[in-house]
Amino acid sequence: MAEESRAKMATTSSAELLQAESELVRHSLGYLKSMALHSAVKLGIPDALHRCGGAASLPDLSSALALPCSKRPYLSRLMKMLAVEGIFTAVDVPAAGEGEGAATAPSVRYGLNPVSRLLVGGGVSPCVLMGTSPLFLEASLRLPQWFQRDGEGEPAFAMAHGESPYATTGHDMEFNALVNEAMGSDSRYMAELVVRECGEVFTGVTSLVDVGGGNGTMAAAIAKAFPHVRCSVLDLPHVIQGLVSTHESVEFAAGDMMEYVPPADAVLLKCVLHNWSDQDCVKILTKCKEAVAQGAKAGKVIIIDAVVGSPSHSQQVLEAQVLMDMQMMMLFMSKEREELNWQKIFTEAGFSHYKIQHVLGMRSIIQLYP
Ligand SMILES: C[S@@+](CC[C@H](N)C(=O)[O-])C[C@H]1O[C@@H](n2cnc3c(N)ncnc32)[C@H](O)[C@@H]1O
Ligand SMILES: COc1ccc(-c2oc3cc(O)cc(O)c3c(=O)c2O)cc1
Repeated sequence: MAEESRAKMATTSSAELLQAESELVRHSLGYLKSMALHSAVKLGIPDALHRCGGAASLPDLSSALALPCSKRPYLSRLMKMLAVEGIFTAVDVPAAGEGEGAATAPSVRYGLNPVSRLLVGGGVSPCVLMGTSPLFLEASLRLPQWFQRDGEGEPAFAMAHGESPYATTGHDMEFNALVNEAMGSDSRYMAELVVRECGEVFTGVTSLVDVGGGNGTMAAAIAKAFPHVRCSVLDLPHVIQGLVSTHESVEFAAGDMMEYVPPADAVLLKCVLHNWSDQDCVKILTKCKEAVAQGAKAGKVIIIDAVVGSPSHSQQVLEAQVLMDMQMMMLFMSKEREELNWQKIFTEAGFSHYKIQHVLGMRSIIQLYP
């Protein structure tokens, strides 16, 4: 240990030192939280608890999961950790009888809470599986090397895999399905909240293009909630290929948003711009502006993405945003943006004004006017 650091340690209280050590252990082993959550999804624990009525003892949960007998004693360790981390509830069940004469040992019942309920019936489980996928984990291991390599170069994902994530979706059908399922599941859950929290955004909109709209989940939800809105989904040919519309008011168009966006009253960009550099965002938004400025009435662009650092956000939301920002840096060398970053991009793309509503947790909804 360097001399200066040793001197500092001598003047730090034992309580502070021990607290600091616990913090370091929490962070250095923090990846085990991600992998425990990954295991819970893979094993189907949220669904098993749901089938058991929302909570279960360990023996009942082991049976519901059909775990081999040799692994049953270890389930308590996984569940305990996930409960400590706030993914499940843990309620102590007192032993039958009292004290030493108790007929049974005390036990714990584990249950669903609002976090794990999001994973029941599929829910947003695909997002967990994508975030903890081997391709992402391998990319994260390249971060130190990526920082040391001079020049703009390629993101850590491309350093690890020799190509960008979107190039990988073009030929790795398993990864393509993982990304589409993850974003589709996120959209299913987000659509409900958008309708509930800021449905007025679609008032007066008769046509909408969901640019980079993936498998059309968001467009279908909008068309269902607002029957007056005709929706089209613009995405890359390999994403659109083989997709069949699940709603009569939704159609698919294969294309490149950098080249052309079809005209509409409104253009939606959900979780798209954070995959791109500022310069690319200006290009995309310029095409979107042309698309909404073609009709008789002035249209708008609707962005659903993070606006980092709003005072209305909790510490947990900020933590989710900065983690997502690291992920965007690692995958695309793109970023989550603060309001000032957004403002600069909007001005460069030729928009005159915007309105931000911080009503979607770690994301916000931005209405952007030509
Ligand atoms: C992060 S996903 C968001 C999907 C969807 N908006 C959602 O939130 O569920 C980004 C989408 O942009 C699409 N995309 C990427 N490059 C594109 C391009 N040049 N033109 C059109 N879509 C593109 C991807 O295929 C992908 O579906
Ligand atoms: C092609 O590779 C990728 C495309 C998109 C993303 C990605 O991932 C997530 C994961 C989440 O749990 C929530 C999100 O909002 C997003 C994104 O917005 C997003 O773009 C990752 C790889």
